[in-house]
Amino acid sequence: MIRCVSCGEEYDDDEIIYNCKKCGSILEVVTEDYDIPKETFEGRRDNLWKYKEFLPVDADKKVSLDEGGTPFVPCPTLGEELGIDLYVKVEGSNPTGSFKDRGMTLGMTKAMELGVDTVGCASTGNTSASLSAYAARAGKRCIVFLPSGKVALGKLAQAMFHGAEVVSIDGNFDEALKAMTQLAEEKYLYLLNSINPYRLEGQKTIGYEVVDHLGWESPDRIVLPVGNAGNISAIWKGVSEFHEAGFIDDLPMMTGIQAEGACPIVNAFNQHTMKMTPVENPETVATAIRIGAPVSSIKALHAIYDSNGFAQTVSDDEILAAQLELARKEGVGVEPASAASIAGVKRLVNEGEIDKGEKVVCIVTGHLLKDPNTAINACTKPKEVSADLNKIKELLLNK
Ligand SMILES: Cc1ncc(COP(=O)(O)O)c(C=O)c1O
Ligand SMILES: N[C@@H](CCOP(=O)(O)O)C(=O)O
Repeated sequence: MIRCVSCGEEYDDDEIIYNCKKCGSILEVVTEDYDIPKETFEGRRDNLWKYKEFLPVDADKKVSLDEGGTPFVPCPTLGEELGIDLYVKVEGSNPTGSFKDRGMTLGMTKAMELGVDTVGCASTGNTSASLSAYAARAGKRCIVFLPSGKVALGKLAQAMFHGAEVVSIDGNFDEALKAMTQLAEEKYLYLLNSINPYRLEGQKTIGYEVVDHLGWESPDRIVLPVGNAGNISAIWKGVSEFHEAGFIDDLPMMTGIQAEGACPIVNAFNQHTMKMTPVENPETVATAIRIGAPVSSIKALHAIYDSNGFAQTVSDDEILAAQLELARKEGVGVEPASAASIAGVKRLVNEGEIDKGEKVVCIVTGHLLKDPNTAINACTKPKEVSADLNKIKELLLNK
C-alpha cells in the first residue's frame, strides 16, 4: 500500500501515482510486516536483497546489478583529529558508482511489475547514470533530462553510453524535473526520480546496512549531503523500520548537509518550520546537490526534527578541502557532493554541535571518478621529465 505523508490517504500498489490526489503531498510505501527475526538475514549475500522481506517487490523477479553491501570504512586519522568515532559508508562502490543504484533496482523491478515500456528522470547526473544502466538491463526505453552544462563528465558519459535518450535542458535541475514530471503525469513514461516512493524503498537499505555493520546498533549520528532530499528520508525510514522491528534500541540523529548556495532545507530548519522556500538560482561546485526545490522536503524535515538531528551549510571551499582530505588521509575517493558530509562534520564538531566521542557515520554518496575535472583541478599538474634515470632522480630529489 502507498500512503500520503501529509493527509494519510491510501492508494493501491498497482496505481501509478506520484502525488496525493487529495492534498497534493508526497507518498510513501507502507511496510506492513515487522514480524521477521533478524536472524533471517544471516548467511545471505551482502547486497540489499539480503533484506528482501522488507522490500515491497518480488525479489525473485528483480532487475539487479548486485547493488548494496557497500564498504563500511573506519576513518581513524580524521576521527582522531576531530575527537569522534568516524566511519564512512562508501556508496561509490555501487555498480554505477552512487547510491542511486539501490533506488533503481527497486524502481526498475516495480516498473517491470507495472508493465511500463518507458522510464525517465531529470538529473544532476547520478540518477540518469543509474537509471540508464538499469533500463538497459531491463530492456526499457529511457529518457533523461539534464541541466545543460551542469553535469559532471563521468555521469554524462554513463547516461550516453548505456543508451538513454539524453535531452539537454536549457534550465536548472528543478526546471528539468518539473518538465519531466509533467511528462510522467501525462503517462508518457514512468518517473524514476525519488518522488517515486519505490525508489526510496531501495535507498532505505543504507540505514539497514549501517546498523547491521555496527552489530545491530545505531550510530549516534548519520550525516549526509542533501539535494532533492530523498536519501535522508529513505535512510530515516530504514532505521525507523529496524527500530520498529526491535532490531535496534536507539535511533541516529539524522544530519543533513547542504551547500551554502543551495540550502532550502537548512533555511527551513533554521526557521524551525516545515515549510521549505525554494532557492531560485541554486549554485555550488557540488553539482549533484545543485538543487533549489527538493521534492522530499517534508520527509527530510520530519527525519531531521523527529530524530533530534541537525541541518547545516558548508561552503564550496570547505567541500573541496574535505574531498581532498578524505582522499589523502583515509584513501577514500568521493565526488564533491559526498564530501559535503565530511565538511559538515568538521563544522559541527568545531561549533560544538557534535559531541566528542560520538559515533558518526557519513554517507559518501558517489565515486571520485564521477567528476574527474573537479578532481584534476584540485591537484598540481604532474611534473614532466624524459625517461632518463639521472633526470628522474634529480626531479625526485628537488621535490
Ligand atoms: C552524489 C550525490 N550525493 C548526494 C545527493 C543528494 O541526495 P538526495 O537528492 O537524495 O538528497 C545526490 C543527488 O541528489 C548525489 O548524486
Ligand atoms: N542528485 C540527483 C538529483 C535527482 O535526485 P533524485 O534522487 O530525485 O533522482 C541526481 O543524481 O540526479
